[in-house]
Amino acid sequence: MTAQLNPRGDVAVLVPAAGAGVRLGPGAPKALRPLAGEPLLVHAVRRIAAAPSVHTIVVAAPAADVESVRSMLAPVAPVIVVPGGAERQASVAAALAAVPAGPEIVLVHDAARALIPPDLVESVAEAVRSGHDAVIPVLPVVDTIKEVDAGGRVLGTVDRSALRAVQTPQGFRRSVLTAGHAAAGDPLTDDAGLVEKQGVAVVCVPGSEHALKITRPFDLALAEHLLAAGA
Ligand SMILES: Nc1ccn([C@@H]2O[C@H](COP(=O)(O)OP(=O)(O)OP(=O)(O)O)[C@@H](O)[C@H]2O)c(=O)n1
Ligand SMILES: C[C@](O)(CO)[C@H](O)COP(=O)(O)O
Repeated sequence: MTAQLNPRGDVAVLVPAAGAGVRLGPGAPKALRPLAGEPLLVHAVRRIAAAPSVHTIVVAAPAADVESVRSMLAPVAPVIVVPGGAERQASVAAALAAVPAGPEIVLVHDAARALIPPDLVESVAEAVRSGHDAVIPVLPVVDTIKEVDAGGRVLGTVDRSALRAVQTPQGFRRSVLTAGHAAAGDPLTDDAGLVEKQGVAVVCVPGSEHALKITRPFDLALAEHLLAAGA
């Protein structure tokens, strides 16, 4: 069944999905690897499409897989698919360039965070809608954090009360994200980093354990269990 996105929605969601998945081990590009029988990207897009504010989804796919990703996602949701780049930042820039006129809120969400709750899309979008230029979902850091030298010797213990683990979707006023990417230099690991460099205030909202990033084999196993438990 084709999910109909909301033509009155004000949110475009960019889904970088062009990464190799080196840390997951040998195999297909990570977004195309199966989780409970369906590619990670299918799970992610289905959940994003279920968020009522979403007007447009743009996927940055591995360059060699653009046509097959289009076919794969056609029954899931109406999406725009573009070729990704060599770095995440280039993939996001390519997807951003393909957003049609209309949505003034742009979210960036990793395909690798396949179990994103639709509510998290809505809460990030609502925080932007309420007037924030840039919004990131975060979780507290639960482990004690040490700074160490190259030899593994402990230099000190970091005050974790001021630290947060950052997730996606990260949300932006469209013009703010566009300006951040236009001014981008060396690749950064997230989009909030680009707008921070422009002096834009970035605010935090509560993240979700279910938005974990599937990075290593353990994460994939955990996601399988979460899905089986009804996530
Ligand atoms: N050139 C790239 C690299 C990454 N990504 C996407 O960015 C998200 C976050 O990246 P990560 O989880 O680190 O994925 P990979 O880069 O694939 O992982 P690895 O470093 O293990 O290869 C993923 O959805 C990934 O597909 C992308 O679109 N284009
Ligand atoms: C964007 C991100 O998922 C936020 O945690 C993260 O920075 C991606 O980084 P990675 O090094 O590509 O895993």
